[in-house]
Amino acid sequence: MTKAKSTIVYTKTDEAPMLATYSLLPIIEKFAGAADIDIELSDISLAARILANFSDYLSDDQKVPDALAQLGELTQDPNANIIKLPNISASIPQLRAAIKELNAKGYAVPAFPEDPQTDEDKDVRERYGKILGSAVNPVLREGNSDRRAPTAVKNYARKYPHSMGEWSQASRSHVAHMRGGDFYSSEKSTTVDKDGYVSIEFTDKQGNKKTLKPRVDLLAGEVIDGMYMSKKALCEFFEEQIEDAKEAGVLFSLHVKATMMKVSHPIVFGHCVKVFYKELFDKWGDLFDELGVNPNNGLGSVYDKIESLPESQRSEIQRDINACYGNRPPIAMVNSDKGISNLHVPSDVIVDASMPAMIRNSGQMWGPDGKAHDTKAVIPESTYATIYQEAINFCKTHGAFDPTTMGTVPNVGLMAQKAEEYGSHDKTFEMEADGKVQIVDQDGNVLMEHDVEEGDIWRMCQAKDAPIQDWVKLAVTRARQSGMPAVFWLDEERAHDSQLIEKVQRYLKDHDLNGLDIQIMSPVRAIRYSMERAIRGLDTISVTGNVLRDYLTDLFPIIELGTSAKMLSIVPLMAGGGLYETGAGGSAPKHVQQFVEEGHLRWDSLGEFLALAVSFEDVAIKHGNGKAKIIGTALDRATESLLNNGKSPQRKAGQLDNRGSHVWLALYWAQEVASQTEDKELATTFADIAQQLETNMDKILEEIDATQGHEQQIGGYYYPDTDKVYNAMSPSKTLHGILG
Ligand SMILES: NC(=O)C1=CN([C@@H]2O[C@H](COP(=O)(O)OP(=O)(O)OC[C@H]3O[C@@H](n4cnc5c(N)ncnc54)[C@H](OP(=O)(O)O)[C@@H]3O)[C@@H](O)[C@H]2O)C=CC1
Ligand SMILES: O=C(O)CCC(=O)C(=O)O
Ligand SMILES: [Mg+2]
Repeated sequence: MTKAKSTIVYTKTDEAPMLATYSLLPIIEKFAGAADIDIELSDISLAARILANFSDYLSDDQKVPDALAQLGELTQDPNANIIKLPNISASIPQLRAAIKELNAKGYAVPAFPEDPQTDEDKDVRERYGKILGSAVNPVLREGNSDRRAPTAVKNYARKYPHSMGEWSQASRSHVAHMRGGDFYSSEKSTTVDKDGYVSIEFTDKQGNKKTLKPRVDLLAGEVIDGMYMSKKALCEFFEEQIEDAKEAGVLFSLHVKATMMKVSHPIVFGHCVKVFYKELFDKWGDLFDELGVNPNNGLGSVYDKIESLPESQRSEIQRDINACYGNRPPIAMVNSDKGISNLHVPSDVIVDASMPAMIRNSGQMWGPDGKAHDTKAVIPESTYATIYQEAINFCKTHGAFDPTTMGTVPNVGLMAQKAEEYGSHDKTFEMEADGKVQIVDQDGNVLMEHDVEEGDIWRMCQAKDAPIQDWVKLAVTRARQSGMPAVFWLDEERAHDSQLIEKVQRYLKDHDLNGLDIQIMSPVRAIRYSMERAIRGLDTISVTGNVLRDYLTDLFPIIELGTSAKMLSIVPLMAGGGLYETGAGGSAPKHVQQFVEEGHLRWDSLGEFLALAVSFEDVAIKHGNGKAKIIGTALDRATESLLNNGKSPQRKAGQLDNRGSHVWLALYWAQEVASQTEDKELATTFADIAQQLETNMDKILEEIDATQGHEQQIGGYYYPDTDKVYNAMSPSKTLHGILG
């Protein structure tokens, strides 16, 4: 009987990682094929997700399968082996742009209805709701998260450190967060003792009741939270901070996560836009309403909607926008050459990446003058903002971190089954009137209640018990395997965290803790403790909830390694399978722009290499596939050679790029397989490939380099032309000949 072939599912996503895939995949397929492994490409790009959800608008030959739903099901299969690359978590402006591109290509998917009135529009809006924001990761993340810098990567960073901006004690950069009226101050939390369900009810001042959510199913032991952010407090806070930035002479910047917190943070962002450009909205508010301007989509929405106005009126509005800049502090810019500010598009500045970038850059962001300046970083919610202030204080006192000597801070994150805030979107509501919100159980008991006002943002979060137990177990396992101390970042003053502390203390008892150093500290203490250890070269595992998982797995990698793309990012699925994320960062839109303009892709696929090696190892263990073991081990060694020989992509056109780097990987990988002695057949096959690659290396790199410095035609941004991308990303005929 022949052994069933194993399959590794490789996701096709968006932007830079999608481009890199076209170059890397032929190489991976060659090696995997030799170990009898199929690589199956699964298209979960934003465009493909739109097409899959609107099949009924398409002709038969345009229809695509719902790959994301299929992968979601696969996560429940113990044999699942999925490589997940970063994908776009679309803001409304990105979604609109993708729809426009698909329409232009003849796909008649409907427009995004901003304010749906008809039943059809409501249906379309609901379907787009499933595509908006962070819509992929929550479906696939049926396990907790284990993100770390492998030793080889850490050693490389120590030997060849990235640049770090110096810190001055005189820096005026700081974080500003609310001191009241935010989610932190209103949070209530409880653990339910039996399976059941709750509803979310709103009662206005006149006693009229409205059910906001008829049913949320709960499992015994689940932690649920209710909380709200006051619109009044938020807007007052923004006004104070804008004024303060002006007085202090620092840039004003706003850092939220409008992509992952797809319901609440666009609203927060919108309030900031309205407060910053107050005079503009006061004067033109009625016209903007008529035109359908939505400040939650940023100032970009004003520019979009006024396009239909006559030139004279447009210039008057432009003058009023400029007048706002005259009265307000300078604002941090996303692209100062093009005049795109922090408040233009909600998905341009995303807190997990933007705050570490600022900390790495001496606490500065780019101003309208194109120069770096000290900055006020506004992060309204105080729950997690405090860790960034602590990091800034630390840099002011001790100077910038030194990547050549610092320790590492890996993370074990509670993530499974839409844990905590990142699963709250379907239970988040913008209040239409003053009144109260209650969470009511199936027997009619009120579990929680909040008095709210019109415009407040109320939400409920959930954290299921099985994922919490699994998270504690993963923390203990990682502490044991690494020999590092582990710190649970939990704040006993916080309602939700105090429920978690009880559980953590209980579930830790299920494990052998002999010889382990496991502590619980508030996030502020925990970050200080981890940073104090880090500058002494000591390592500390951070064990955190879902939001801090996201924040810390960019913060520490960006400081330690220069980018979170170099992280090993494993999600052991609770059903037994494996989801291997590639790095811990995003899809790097800036890299696409550079590739299209200059034919140079600076994307580093290190995260893909690391993930693949673990994925091969999983096939080896689960299916007793000895060849997979050899291929996986060889890949890890090849990755180390790639790092040590300086064959990672460089930043500028003319230098080695992503495509050239892949060829070096192929060479080292083939050499490693050729030099092992366990499997002669594999060794012979790859000795031949290694020899051909070695002989033709100059020629292959020349063929790739010939395309550098020129504009690239890939036939689209969100749904580019497959052949064109392949030609652009895999231009070497010689390489094709060798890979066969
Ligand atoms: N797992 C996922 O699916 C995630 C998806 N996202 C999505 O990604 C998009 C962009 O998010 P953003 O916050 O800008 O963060 P990114 O991580 O995409 O980009 C920040 C910067 O990090 C550097 N970088 C990231 N990855 C690499 C890499 N592989 N090689 C080299 N440099 C890298 C680049 O810096 P430089 O320009 O200096 O080279 C890049 O501009 C959004 O749509 C967001 O929703 C974000 C996070 C995770
Ligand atoms: O899903 C997303 O939008 C981003 C995910 C992310 O930033 C992370 O998991 O680190
Ligand atoms: Mg992140």
